Amino acid sequence: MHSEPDRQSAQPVIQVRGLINRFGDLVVHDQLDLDLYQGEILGVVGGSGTGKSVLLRSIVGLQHPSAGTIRVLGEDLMALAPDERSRLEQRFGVLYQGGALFTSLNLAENIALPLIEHAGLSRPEAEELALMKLALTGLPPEAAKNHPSELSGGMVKRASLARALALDPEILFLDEPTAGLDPIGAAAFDELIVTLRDALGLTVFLVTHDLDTLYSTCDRVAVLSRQKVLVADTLDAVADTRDEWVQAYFHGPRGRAAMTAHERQNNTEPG
Ligand SMILES: Nc1ncnc2c1ncn2[C@@H]1O[C@H](COP(=O)(O)OP(=O)(O)OP(=O)(O)O)[C@@H](O)[C@H]1O
Repeated sequence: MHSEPDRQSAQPVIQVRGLINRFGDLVVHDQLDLDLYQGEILGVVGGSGTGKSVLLRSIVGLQHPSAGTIRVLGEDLMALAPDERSRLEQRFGVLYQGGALFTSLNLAENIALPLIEHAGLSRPEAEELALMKLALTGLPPEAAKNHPSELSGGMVKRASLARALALDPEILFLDEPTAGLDPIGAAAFDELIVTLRDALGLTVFLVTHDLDTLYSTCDRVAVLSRQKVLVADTLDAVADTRDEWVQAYFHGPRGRAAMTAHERQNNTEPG
């Protein structure tokens, strides 16, 4: 069982302060603060367009913020030289919406690519390691020769996750990982995320709309609203927050169903 991170003494693995993101007249983030601690799974939620993906992209270095500081693994992202930033970026893995695998490559080649490019492995070494990464995400060895178009949505997600894990990252970023999966596939993927976090000691930043994912995986949840993090706390504390969107989201029909299912599952678990 995973133990709660000690937030009193711990230095955050990711520390966002005073983040501002603007696109022309559109202010997406205004003085946004957020901390992510070692070993936790933080769910990031919020209405459509509240800037969840822009926040993720800012932290992984794909979006240059208008202002603010972002410290990742102790480094000030904006102050790094390009080669230092590239070294830092190899310490995290990202699973983008849609997977972003190369369609012209088979799965083994897709996963081997970062190992060849960034870890300097030979092709045979990289493809052997790729098979291990595929196994880690629950894919059989015969899937290695398949191209993404030959696989189900769930298998593509797993393969994309295997690629995100190729360089043994310390932080995993997941953008809507269960979008497009059927409920059984989504539940299995949620379970996989928790298993990998526990086994590999990962810290996970997870953008989602999926209430079941929140209940089954997250240690804390951050709600984005009105350009800021409205609240970042345990699910129970967040669900109690007096805010129209939070109340509609957590206490509307889907929120109640997810909460009930989670409570039922906890009550039937042995131990
Ligand atoms: N590169 C960009 N240029 C201009 N506007 C952008 C850009 N990227 C994002 N936006 C705008 O910023 C806002 C936040 O986008 P973002 O994708 O982060 O929202 P989100 O919370 O992830 O939404 P959803 O839940 O619908 O995926 C949106 O209004 C979007 O149109």
